[in-house]
Amino acid sequence: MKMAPSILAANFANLGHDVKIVSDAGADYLHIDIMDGHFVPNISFGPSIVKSIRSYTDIPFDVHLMIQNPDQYIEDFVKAGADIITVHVEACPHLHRTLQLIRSFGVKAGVVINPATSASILEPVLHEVDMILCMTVNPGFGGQAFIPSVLPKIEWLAEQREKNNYLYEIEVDGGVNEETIIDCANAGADVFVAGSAIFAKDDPAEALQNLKSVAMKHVRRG
Ligand SMILES: O=C(CO)[C@H](O)[C@H](O)COP(=O)(O)O
Ligand SMILES: [Fe+2]
Repeated sequence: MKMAPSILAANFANLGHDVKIVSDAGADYLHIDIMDGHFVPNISFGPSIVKSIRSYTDIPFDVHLMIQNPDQYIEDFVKAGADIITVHVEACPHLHRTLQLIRSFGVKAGVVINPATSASILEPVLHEVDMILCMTVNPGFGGQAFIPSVLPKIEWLAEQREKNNYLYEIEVDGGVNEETIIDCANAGADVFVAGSAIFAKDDPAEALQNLKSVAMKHVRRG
């Protein structure tokens, strides 16, 4: 079970400090949300910010691209320090090519699906992706309510992985808190993104550790 704090909910004026807090508290990945104002109705930040926080931690950077034409920017995010890059299937008309491009830079490649996208669309690439990210809110904003109808997709992805010995991690993103993380873990998720449930708390380190221990107690038994 891995925790991936989302810096979308961190203090942008003090990012290095916030990154260090969750890194020291045992974060497994740092989840970095890139929004372009086109694919999603919000703008976050670009590769230069990613580069500027790279020196604050050694944990892998999990870069969630919510952008149109991701192929155009993948190399920039690799150079900025990304270790895992996930792209939305809804933004990739040539998904296989995009995954090849990500891997050509020697980083891990993953695919994201929105709440209203069926997981079966990913069947042709399941054997070769490192991560599947199931959005549990509609992407674009932190602090939204978890959408429980996504849970059967997580179960299906976990079943496919068990049946076929696939190697991808199943990540959930959006509205993850101490209650909703239980259903996600039971369904088979193993990487948990949390923004507001960590950074909006008085003690982000303690919040992260609590979330992880709840997830550990509810590991899916296949
Ligand atoms: O991708 C995202 C939004 O599009 C964020 O990673 C996600 O919303 C995290 O925020 P919170 O945990 O507050 O829901
Ligand atoms: Fe995200």
